[in-house]
Amino acid sequence: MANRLGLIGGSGLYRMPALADGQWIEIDTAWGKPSDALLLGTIGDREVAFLPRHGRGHRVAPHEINYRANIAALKAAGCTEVLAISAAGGFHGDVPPGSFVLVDQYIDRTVRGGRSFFGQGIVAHVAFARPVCGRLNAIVAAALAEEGGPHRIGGTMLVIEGPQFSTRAESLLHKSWGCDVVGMTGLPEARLAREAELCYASVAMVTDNDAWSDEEVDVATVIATMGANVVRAQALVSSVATTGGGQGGSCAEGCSHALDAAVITARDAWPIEASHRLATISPRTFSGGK
Ligand SMILES: CSC[C@H]1O[C@H](OP(=O)(O)O)[C@H](O)[C@@H]1O
Ligand SMILES: Nc1ncnc2[nH]cnc12
Repeated sequence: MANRLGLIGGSGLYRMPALADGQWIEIDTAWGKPSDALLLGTIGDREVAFLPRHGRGHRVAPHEINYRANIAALKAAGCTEVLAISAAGGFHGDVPPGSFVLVDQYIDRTVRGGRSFFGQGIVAHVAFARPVCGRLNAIVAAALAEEGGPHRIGGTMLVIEGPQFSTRAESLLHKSWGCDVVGMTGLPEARLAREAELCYASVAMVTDNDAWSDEEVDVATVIATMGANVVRAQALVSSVATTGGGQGGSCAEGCSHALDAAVITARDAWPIEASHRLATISPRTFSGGK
C-alpha cells in the first residue's frame, strides 16, 4: 500500500509545483472518471497524489463533479489521507478574506446526488458526527501555525448547491446559524472520504464576504484573492506532506476502519456486482465478499 497523501485543489489551485517528478496519470474508476488525471509524485519523502477538483482549466462545475470518482481515484492511487483545499466565503470578522480556516464541521444545503458509495444492495451508515480526521487535523493545525499567516483552527462550512452564489437572504440566514465559511464542494466530498476509509481534512481559503454585506462576492474577487494566497497554500501542503506520515494507513481516530461498524446488510445478501465495486474503496471489507 502506497500510503500516499491525497491533495485536492479547488478554485485557483490547479497545479502543484511542489511535487517533485510529478506525472499526470489517467485513472478510471468503478464510479466513472474523476475530474482530471492525478498528478503523482513526491514531496520530501512522502508520496503524494494531486487532483484538481474542477479539472485543469476549471471545466467541471460543483454540481457536475463526480465526487465518487474523485475519491475512488485517490483511493486507487494508494492514498490513506486527503487534504482538501477550497475557496470559500467568510461570515464574520474572524475569517476575513486572506485567512485560512481549518474546517471541522459541515452543514449540507446541497441537493445533488452521488453522495454515497452505498446502495444497490449493500447498505452502510458511517458515523459522521466528527466529519474530519482529528489526527490529520492536528498535523494541518501545526502546519498552519508554522506557515504563520492569518488562520483559524475550527470552523463550520455551509455547503450550498451552487453554481450560483447565495442570495443576501440566504447569506444572512447561514451567518445567523453560526456558520463560519461557505463553499460549494465540501460535501459530499467529506462524506465519501469517510466511506472510503480515508482520513480527510479541509482548509478553506477565505476569498470574500459572500453576500451578507455590501461587498458582494464575484468570481474575479475569488480568483484574485486565491492568486494572492496560492504560495501560502503550496507551503501549507508541503509542510503537511513532510511532517505527517499517514501512520502506515492505520488511523487511531478510526478513519481507516470506518466501515467496521457501518455495513448493515448481511454478508450473504451482498450482490456480487456491488461488492466488487465496493472492494475498490474498501478492499479489506469487500475483497473477501462473494
Ligand atoms: C470560483 S468561485 C465558486 C467556486 O469556488 C469554490 O470552489 P472550490 O470549493 O472547489 O475551491 C466553490 O466551492 C465553487 O466551486
Ligand atoms: N461566497 C462563496 N460562496 C460559495 N462558494 C464560494 N467559493 C468562494 N466564495 C464562495
